[in-house]
Amino acid sequence: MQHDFWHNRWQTQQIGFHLSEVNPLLLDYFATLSLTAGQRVFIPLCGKTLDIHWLLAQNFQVVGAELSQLAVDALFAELGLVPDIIQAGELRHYQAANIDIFQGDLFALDQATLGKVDAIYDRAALIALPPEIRNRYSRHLAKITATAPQLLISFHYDQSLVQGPPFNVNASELTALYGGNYRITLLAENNLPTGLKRQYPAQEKVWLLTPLE
Ligand SMILES: C[S@@+](CC[C@H](N)C(=O)[O-])C[C@H]1O[C@@H](n2cnc3c(N)ncnc32)[C@H](O)[C@@H]1O
Repeated sequence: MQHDFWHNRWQTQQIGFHLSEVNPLLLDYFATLSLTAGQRVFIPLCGKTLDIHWLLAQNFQVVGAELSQLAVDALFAELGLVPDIIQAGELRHYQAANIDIFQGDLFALDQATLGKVDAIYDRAALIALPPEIRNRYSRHLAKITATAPQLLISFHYDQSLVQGPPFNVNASELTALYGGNYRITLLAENNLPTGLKRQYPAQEKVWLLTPLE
Protein backbone atom coordinates (compact mmCIF):
# COMPACT_ATOMS: atom_id res chain seq x y z
CA MET A 1 0.00 0.00 0.00
CA GLN A 2 2.69 2.46 1.14
CA HIS A 3 4.94 1.36 -1.72
CA ASP A 4 2.20 1.85 -4.31
CA PHE A 5 1.63 5.36 -3.00
CA TRP A 6 5.27 6.36 -3.51
CA HIS A 7 5.68 4.58 -6.85
CA ASN A 8 2.61 6.44 -8.05
CA ARG A 9 4.03 9.75 -6.83
CA TRP A 10 7.18 9.23 -8.89
CA GLN A 11 5.34 7.91 -11.95
CA THR A 12 3.04 10.94 -11.99
CA GLN A 13 5.84 13.30 -10.92
CA GLN A 14 3.85 14.51 -7.90
CA ILE A 15 7.07 15.22 -6.07
CA GLY A 16 6.37 18.50 -4.31
CA PHE A 17 8.74 17.35 -1.56
CA HIS A 18 11.69 17.57 -3.98
CA LEU A 19 13.45 20.90 -3.54
CA SER A 20 14.93 22.73 -6.51
CA GLU A 21 17.88 23.83 -4.39
CA VAL A 22 20.10 22.35 -1.71
CA ASN A 23 18.16 22.43 1.56
CA PRO A 24 19.21 25.65 3.35
CA LEU A 25 18.90 23.82 6.69
CA LEU A 26 21.52 21.30 5.55
CA LEU A 27 23.84 24.16 4.67
CA ASP A 28 23.26 25.85 8.03
CA TYR A 29 23.39 22.82 10.35
CA PHE A 30 25.39 20.04 8.72
CA ALA A 31 28.54 21.22 10.53
CA THR A 32 26.94 20.31 13.87
CA LEU A 33 27.60 16.65 12.99
CA SER A 34 31.36 17.45 13.19
CA LEU A 35 32.25 15.21 10.26
CA THR A 36 35.45 15.40 8.27
CA ALA A 37 35.80 15.02 4.49
CA GLY A 38 35.74 11.39 3.39
CA GLN A 39 33.28 10.29 6.05
CA ARG A 40 30.11 8.49 4.97
CA VAL A 41 26.63 9.99 5.29
CA PHE A 42 23.50 7.84 5.07
CA ILE A 43 20.35 9.40 3.59
CA PRO A 44 17.34 7.13 4.16
CA LEU A 45 14.44 7.62 1.73
CA CYS A 46 16.68 9.88 -0.33
CA GLY A 47 14.62 10.51 -3.48
CA LYS A 48 16.81 12.43 -5.92
CA THR A 49 17.61 15.22 -3.51
CA LEU A 50 20.12 17.88 -4.54
CA ASP A 51 21.52 17.55 -1.03
CA ILE A 52 23.42 14.53 -2.36
CA HIS A 53 25.10 16.72 -4.99
CA TRP A 54 26.20 19.12 -2.26
CA LEU A 55 27.54 16.41 0.06
CA LEU A 56 29.56 14.88 -2.79
CA ALA A 57 30.92 18.33 -3.68
CA GLN A 58 32.07 18.68 -0.05
CA ASN A 59 33.99 15.39 -0.47
CA PHE A 60 31.76 13.26 1.72
CA GLN A 61 30.78 9.75 0.76
CA VAL A 62 27.04 9.29 0.37
CA VAL A 63 24.92 6.20 0.82
CA GLY A 64 21.20 6.36 0.22
CA ALA A 65 18.14 4.13 0.24
CA GLU A 66 15.24 4.83 -2.09
CA LEU A 67 12.25 2.76 -3.13
CA SER A 68 11.68 4.21 -6.57
CA GLN A 69 13.85 3.14 -9.48
CA LEU A 70 12.62 6.23 -11.37
CA ALA A 71 14.02 8.43 -8.60
CA VAL A 72 17.35 6.63 -8.51
CA ASP A 73 17.75 6.70 -12.29
CA ALA A 74 16.95 10.43 -12.27
CA LEU A 75 19.42 11.02 -9.42
CA PHE A 76 22.32 9.47 -11.33
CA ALA A 77 21.33 11.17 -14.60
CA GLU A 78 21.25 14.54 -12.84
CA LEU A 79 24.59 13.82 -11.17
CA GLY A 80 26.01 12.99 -14.61
CA LEU A 81 27.19 9.61 -13.32
CA VAL A 82 26.77 6.17 -14.85
CA PRO A 83 26.51 3.71 -11.97
CA ASP A 84 27.42 0.03 -11.82
CA ILE A 85 24.27 -1.83 -10.76
CA ILE A 86 24.32 -5.15 -8.95
CA GLN A 87 21.66 -7.13 -7.15
CA ALA A 88 22.08 -7.11 -3.35
CA GLY A 89 19.47 -9.49 -2.00
CA GLU A 90 16.10 -7.83 -2.56
CA LEU A 91 17.75 -4.50 -3.35
CA ARG A 92 19.56 -3.09 -6.36
CA HIS A 93 22.88 -1.51 -5.49
CA TYR A 94 23.82 1.48 -7.66
CA GLN A 95 27.48 2.34 -7.24
CA ALA A 96 29.71 5.13 -8.56
CA ALA A 97 32.63 7.10 -7.13
CA ASN A 98 31.82 8.02 -3.51
CA ILE A 99 28.15 7.10 -3.82
CA ASP A 100 26.10 3.96 -3.12
CA ILE A 101 22.34 3.95 -3.49
CA PHE A 102 20.24 0.93 -2.52
CA GLN A 103 17.07 0.91 -4.55
CA GLY A 104 14.19 -0.93 -2.91
CA ASP A 105 12.61 -1.16 0.53
CA LEU A 106 14.69 0.37 3.33
CA PHE A 107 13.50 -2.43 5.60
CA ALA A 108 15.27 -4.96 3.36
CA LEU A 109 18.61 -3.21 3.92
CA ASP A 110 20.84 -4.81 6.59
CA GLN A 111 23.91 -3.47 8.36
CA ALA A 112 26.40 -5.61 6.42
CA THR A 113 25.01 -4.50 3.07
CA LEU A 114 24.81 -0.85 4.09
CA GLY A 115 28.38 -0.77 5.41
CA LYS A 116 29.86 1.69 7.89
CA VAL A 117 27.97 4.92 8.35
CA ASP A 118 29.32 8.00 10.16
CA ALA A 119 26.10 10.01 10.26
CA ILE A 120 22.48 10.00 9.12
CA TYR A 121 20.75 12.91 7.40
CA ASP A 122 16.97 12.54 7.68
CA ARG A 123 15.09 15.10 5.64
CA ALA A 124 11.52 14.07 4.89
CA ALA A 125 12.16 10.42 5.78
CA LEU A 126 10.68 9.84 9.27
CA ILE A 127 7.93 12.36 8.52
CA ALA A 128 7.09 10.59 5.25
CA LEU A 129 6.04 7.50 7.18
CA PRO A 130 2.68 6.92 8.88
CA PRO A 131 2.53 6.54 12.66
CA GLU A 132 2.33 2.74 12.63
CA ILE A 133 5.61 2.45 10.70
CA ARG A 134 7.67 5.12 12.46
CA ASN A 135 8.58 2.97 15.45
CA ARG A 136 9.81 0.17 13.19
CA TYR A 137 11.72 2.73 11.11
CA SER A 138 13.55 4.28 14.07
CA ARG A 139 14.55 0.87 15.45
CA HIS A 140 15.68 -0.35 12.03
CA LEU A 141 17.71 2.79 11.42
CA ALA A 142 19.48 2.51 14.78
CA LYS A 143 20.23 -1.16 14.11
CA ILE A 144 21.65 -0.87 10.59
CA THR A 145 23.75 2.23 11.37
CA ALA A 146 24.96 1.17 14.84
CA THR A 147 23.16 4.27 16.18
CA ALA A 148 25.06 6.80 14.07
CA PRO A 149 24.51 10.50 14.91
CA GLN A 150 21.65 12.14 13.04
CA LEU A 151 20.66 15.49 11.67
CA LEU A 152 16.87 15.28 11.46
CA ILE A 153 14.30 17.72 10.10
CA SER A 154 10.72 17.39 11.33
CA PHE A 155 7.39 19.04 10.53
CA HIS A 156 4.90 20.34 13.08
CA TYR A 157 1.29 21.20 12.36
CA ASP A 158 -2.22 20.29 13.43
CA GLN A 159 -2.65 16.76 12.09
CA SER A 160 -6.43 17.03 12.48
CA LEU A 161 -6.51 19.68 9.70
CA VAL A 162 -4.91 17.59 6.97
CA GLN A 163 -3.52 14.11 6.43
CA GLY A 164 0.14 13.37 5.81
CA PRO A 165 2.57 12.84 4.32
CA PRO A 166 4.38 14.81 5.48
CA PHE A 167 3.21 13.80 8.95
CA ASN A 168 3.34 15.87 12.09
CA VAL A 169 5.98 14.34 14.39
CA ASN A 170 6.14 16.20 17.69
CA ALA A 171 8.93 16.40 20.25
CA SER A 172 7.40 13.81 22.57
CA GLU A 173 7.17 11.28 19.74
CA LEU A 174 10.80 11.97 18.81
CA THR A 175 11.76 11.31 22.42
CA ALA A 176 9.76 8.08 22.42
CA LEU A 177 11.37 6.94 19.17
CA TYR A 178 14.94 8.02 19.75
CA GLY A 179 15.38 9.06 23.40
CA GLY A 180 16.56 5.60 24.43
CA ASN A 181 19.56 5.79 22.09
CA TYR A 182 20.22 9.49 21.59
CA ARG A 183 20.49 12.84 23.31
CA ILE A 184 18.08 15.01 21.31
CA THR A 185 18.91 18.69 20.81
CA LEU A 186 16.69 21.21 19.06
CA LEU A 187 18.90 23.35 16.79
CA ALA A 188 16.33 25.53 15.06
CA GLU A 189 12.64 26.07 14.42
CA ASN A 190 11.15 28.10 11.58
CA ASN A 191 7.64 28.85 10.48
CA LEU A 192 7.02 27.69 6.91
CA PRO A 193 6.39 31.03 5.14
CA THR A 194 3.71 29.60 2.84
CA GLY A 195 2.39 27.06 5.36
CA LEU A 196 1.93 23.37 4.65
CA LYS A 197 0.28 22.67 1.29
CA ARG A 198 0.02 26.48 1.03
CA GLN A 199 -2.82 26.47 3.62
CA TYR A 200 -1.97 25.19 7.06
CA PRO A 201 0.33 26.88 9.57
CA ALA A 202 3.38 24.68 10.03
CA GLN A 203 6.85 24.71 11.52
CA GLU A 204 10.02 22.96 10.48
CA LYS A 205 12.44 21.93 13.23
CA VAL A 206 16.05 20.83 13.02
CA TRP A 207 17.34 18.30 15.53
CA LEU A 208 20.74 16.89 16.34
CA LEU A 209 20.65 13.33 17.68
CA THR A 210 23.85 12.42 19.50
CA PRO A 211 24.35 8.78 20.52
CA LEU A 212 24.26 8.19 24.28
CA GLU A 213 27.52 6.84 25.70
C1 LIG B 1 9.02 12.71 1.10
S1 LIG B 1 10.10 11.89 0.00
C2 LIG B 1 11.66 12.58 0.54
C3 LIG B 1 12.79 12.41 -0.45
C4 LIG B 1 14.09 13.12 -0.06
N1 LIG B 1 14.52 12.78 1.30
C5 LIG B 1 13.98 14.61 -0.22
O1 LIG B 1 14.17 15.33 0.75
O2 LIG B 1 13.70 15.06 -1.35
C6 LIG B 1 10.13 10.24 0.65
C7 LIG B 1 10.85 9.26 -0.25
O3 LIG B 1 10.91 7.99 0.41
C8 LIG B 1 10.77 6.97 -0.55
N2 LIG B 1 10.31 5.79 0.22
C9 LIG B 1 9.09 5.62 0.78
N3 LIG B 1 9.04 4.44 1.43
C10 LIG B 1 10.25 3.86 1.28
C11 LIG B 1 10.81 2.62 1.73
N4 LIG B 1 10.10 1.75 2.47
N5 LIG B 1 12.10 2.34 1.41
C12 LIG B 1 12.83 3.23 0.66
N6 LIG B 1 12.35 4.42 0.22
C13 LIG B 1 11.07 4.72 0.51
C14 LIG B 1 9.78 7.55 -1.56
O4 LIG B 1 9.86 6.92 -2.82
C15 LIG B 1 10.20 9.01 -1.59
O5 LIG B 1 11.12 9.27 -2.61
